[in-house]
Amino acid sequence: MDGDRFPNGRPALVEADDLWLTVPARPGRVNPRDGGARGDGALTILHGVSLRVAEGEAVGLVGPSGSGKTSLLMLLAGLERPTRGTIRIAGTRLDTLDENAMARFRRQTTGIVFQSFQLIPTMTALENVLVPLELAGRSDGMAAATASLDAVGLAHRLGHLPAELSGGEQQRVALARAFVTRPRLLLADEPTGNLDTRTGAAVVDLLFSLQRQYGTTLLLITHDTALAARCGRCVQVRDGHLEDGRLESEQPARPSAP
Ligand SMILES: Nc1ncnc2c1ncn2[C@@H]1O[C@H](COP(=O)(O)OP(=O)(O)OP(=O)(O)O)[C@@H](O)[C@H]1O
Repeated sequence: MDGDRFPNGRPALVEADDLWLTVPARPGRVNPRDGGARGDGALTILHGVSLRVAEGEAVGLVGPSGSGKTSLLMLLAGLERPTRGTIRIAGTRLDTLDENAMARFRRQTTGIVFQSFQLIPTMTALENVLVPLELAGRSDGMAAATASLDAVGLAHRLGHLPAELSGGEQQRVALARAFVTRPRLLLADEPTGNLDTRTGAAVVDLLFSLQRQYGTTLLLITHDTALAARCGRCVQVRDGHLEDGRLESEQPARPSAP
């Protein structure tokens, strides 16, 4: 099912409805929503979050530390399951998938970029970018991985290990790896958080350039308001709730009642 369409005719790629996420509180952790008591009980991180994102849209997720941004991203990635609520990505209900189907779906549909790069330290840049292609059973892996590293300006670093690369170069390898399968959805969690301002700006320019070039839908967590402002739309997360900064004219058009 296609779900809502946006006024520009684009279908919704992400449709999250009434998501709740409750986890066992970490032992000894002070639960701020528990009057500061040492909570041994459950912690509700997301409180009925709903979010629709159009295909090709770029959305910045901002909000205080601990407000639930990463948790929401983990749900959309299918790396965590909501306690309640439904998630559709590209029309597929994630909660109906078993672990294997979820992993397959994620490989085909979703790319993820982390603050800490998450490259495999024993593999070269080229080998890191090859991983998702090999998992997808692609026979043209070598050519595609090389082209992807070329697209992020690292054609001269194919044989380098992550430890032999600067932080900015490592994040560019991570971008090459995330985009190499042309995912429809890219989730980025503080992609510039470990980089100095200048290097971060170059990585972000690259990220938006690839996102536009491939028409990728982007959800980007950031504490940097200037970076969030570069997204077409900004969503505030506060205490597990969303406040949407979208312009009224951009609200998804709901099908009219028959
Ligand atoms: N598995 C878990 N068990 C217990 N508590 C958790 C778990 N995962 C997240 N939390 C808590 O839930 C809250 C939200 O975490 P989350 O990482 O989603 O916030 P965030 O908005 O991304 O924060 P930051 O900006 O600091 O990265 C935090 O208080 C965190 O400690």
